[in-house]
Amino acid sequence: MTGELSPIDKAKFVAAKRAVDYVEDGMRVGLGTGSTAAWMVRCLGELVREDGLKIRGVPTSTRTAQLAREVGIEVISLDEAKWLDLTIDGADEFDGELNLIKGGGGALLQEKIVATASDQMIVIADAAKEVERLGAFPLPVEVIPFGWQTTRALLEEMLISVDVMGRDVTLRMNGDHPYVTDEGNHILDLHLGRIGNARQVAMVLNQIPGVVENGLFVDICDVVVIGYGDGRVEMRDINEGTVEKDRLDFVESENLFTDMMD
Ligand SMILES: O=C(CO)[C@H](O)[C@H](O)COP(=O)(O)O
Repeated sequence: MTGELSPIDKAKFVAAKRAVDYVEDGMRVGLGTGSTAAWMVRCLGELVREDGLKIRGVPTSTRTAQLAREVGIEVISLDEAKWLDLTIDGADEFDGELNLIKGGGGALLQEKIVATASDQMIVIADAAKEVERLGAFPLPVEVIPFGWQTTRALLEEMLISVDVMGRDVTLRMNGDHPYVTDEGNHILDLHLGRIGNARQVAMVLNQIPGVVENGLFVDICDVVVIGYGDGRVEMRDINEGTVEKDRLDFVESENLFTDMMD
């Protein structure tokens, strides 16, 4: 089955496979959302089923909750867990300080709450997600539906006062309708091009009435596991500043691959 996987899927898979090494018996684990995080959930499910790993997972979306249950992971709510040992999630972009843009999959609110309630956040990503400056990927901002056009106008006005390259703000759509998050909100995507000061933008955005949360994750991520299509994995650790170069044998696991390709 490996022949049918694209290099990008292999990259996501090896990052996920390496990241689950951090998970230990008894841990409460935050489960991210997106295609890379889905690999991780499947890898964890395999450890639960095959190796008897005992963990409880807190999913960051209904999609991830469904997948986690399907692969045999015990799912609990964040309120049941209260605090987590570890969260593993994907990202849309990460920079040299391990600051992130997240929310391409629309789950940034739960993802930020869960990651912030964790002792450690590990991001899994393919190498294309690494950037010198955040901002090429449109920054998702979750807003309540009430008065969203006014919120957008306030956002546009705010963007004049910060160091960004572009200022277009678009409502995320799902076909003919505005996209609706798990919490019943909408998403405004900010096409900024380049964000000069991510910390400042993250703070200012959350001052605007109607904004629930933004997709900038500043000082939250501890480790990024970067996967490559040839099975190489690199680790960026914020504390140690180390880059560990690893090469995973590309593990053949037919069930995982076929399930993911469905
Ligand atoms: O933030 C996210 C979902 O809200 C995802 O982690 C992010 O969009 C990356 O997704 P993918 O792994 O599919 O590239």
